[in-house]
Amino acid sequence: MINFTQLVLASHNAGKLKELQAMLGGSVQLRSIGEFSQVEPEETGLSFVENAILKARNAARISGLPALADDSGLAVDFLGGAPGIYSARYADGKGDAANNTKLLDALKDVPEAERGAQFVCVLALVRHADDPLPILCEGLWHGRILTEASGEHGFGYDPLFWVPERNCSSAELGPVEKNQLSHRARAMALLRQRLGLQ
Ligand SMILES: O=P(O)(O)OP(=O)(O)OP(=O)(O)OC[C@H]1O[C@@H](n2cnc3c(O)ncnc32)[C@H](O)[C@@H]1O
Ligand SMILES: [Mg+2]
Repeated sequence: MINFTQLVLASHNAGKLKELQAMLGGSVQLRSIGEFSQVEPEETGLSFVENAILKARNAARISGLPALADDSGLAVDFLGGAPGIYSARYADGKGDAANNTKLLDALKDVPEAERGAQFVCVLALVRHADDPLPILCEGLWHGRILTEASGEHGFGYDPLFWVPERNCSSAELGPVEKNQLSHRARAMALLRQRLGLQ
């Protein structure tokens, strides 16, 4: 069992920080890497795992603390798994709204049965910048891409992601419900087990 009271979260995404802190509870305090640096590392990996490790090592190096990174994204079946690791940069860095518009355009006229998609989350935890054995946990969340945005909660692609088990979009789920079902929740449940937190 590994004991942490403080971890730095290697993410500049406020939505992730909120969700991950809620899932971890009070026993571990997540500090944002934004407290230490505003410079975002280039995500040069070819997989979620590589990018998560790269972000975690960078944050541990900058902060001197053990670091947790989340690399996540949306893999759309009709698009051969795109935007995948490029989800944040899908509309060339123009942000969530532009990403969502581009996705709706790419799936224009695609019938419901072919709109399957999954959110992917890989969490990487390193004890220090050169940790030779990062802890890696993965979570998937299967759903479908809607034909128009719906809902105000969450962030990113949530308004376009239909959650079959709840008959609504993930942006229509409250935070407590999303944090029980999501790709991030599944990865975090595995991480909590690995850390002996449950
Ligand atoms: O790299 P960091 O700094 O952590 O922040 P980021 O937003 O760039 O994060 P990623 O590189 O992992 O890219 C994740 C993309 O997938 C989207 N995404 C991930 N999890 C999501 C969720 O739970 N709901 C909606 N969109 C999500 C998110 O909006 C980004 O476009
Ligand atoms: Mg990123």
